[in-house]
Amino acid sequence: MSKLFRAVILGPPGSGKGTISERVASSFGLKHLSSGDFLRENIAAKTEAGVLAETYIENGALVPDHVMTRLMLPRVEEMTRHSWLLDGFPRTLAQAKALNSTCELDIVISLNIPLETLKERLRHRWIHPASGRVYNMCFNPPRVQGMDDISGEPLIQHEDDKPEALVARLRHYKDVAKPVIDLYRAKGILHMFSDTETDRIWPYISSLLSTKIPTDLGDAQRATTH
Ligand SMILES: Nc1nc2c(ncn2[C@@H]2O[C@H](COP(=O)(O)OP(=O)(O)O)[C@@H](O)[C@H]2O)c(=O)[nH]1
Ligand SMILES: Nc1ncnc2c1ncn2[C@@H]1O[C@H](COP(=O)(O)OP(=O)(O)O)[C@@H](O)[C@H]1O
Repeated sequence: MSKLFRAVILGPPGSGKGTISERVASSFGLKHLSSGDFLRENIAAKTEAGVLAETYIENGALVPDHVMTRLMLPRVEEMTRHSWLLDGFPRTLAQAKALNSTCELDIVISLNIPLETLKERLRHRWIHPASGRVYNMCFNPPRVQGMDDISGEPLIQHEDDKPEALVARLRHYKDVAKPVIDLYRAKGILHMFSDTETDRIWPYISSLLSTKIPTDLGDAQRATTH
């Protein structure tokens, strides 16, 4: 079997983690695991973790570390046979240390996007809750206003993208993320990208991954997952 590839994408809410992860997953055949999507699935299914997490998310706060690690580490451990990209986890130093103890990462992508850009994007973010598809009324609008392109179902806004919760989330992000970024920088696996546009960042990420991911990985993994 070819070597597996493990990556994490870090960045504040609205920095484009989900958008870039989707591109990575489809171009390189990695599995994309988003902590936000997984939390929302757990909330919808009213699991124990979902019920615990719901109030924190509504208030724009981070879900406590012990809830997150109990939720995410088993998912990571299930993917031992796959290459993957984690999006939204780890977000704190405690989570990063917990992840460290279960696996070794190859690469960490960190998105550094100006605050004003983040606020503007999140105001216009709409999602299709059943699939997690993300739209932006300016950047990638749906074909029919307010409706998902594939299912035709209505789009909604996350409670935590609404202005009251948003400012609190962005404020906290920086403090919490710094030690995580420092940890990965010290390990020599951090790659930081700064710009206001995903389309300008993507070519750099794509060529970086092309040099790191074994060439047969995409095909091999696609063949096993479809
Ligand atoms: N205007 C603009 N919007 C973008 C760009 N990249 C992503 N978006 C939108 O910004 C919002 C946040 O992106 P998302 O990938 O969900 O970020 P995440 O919160 O880091 O996962 C979504 O509505 C995206 O469609 C960009 O380069 N320009
Ligand atoms: N690793 C994590 N640790 C703590 N809370 C988390 C984590 N991942 C997601 N959350 C919670 O879920 C919310 C939504 O996550 P997500 O969809 O990843 O946000 P965004 O895409 O806006 O960055 C976060 O605001 C936070 O409350």
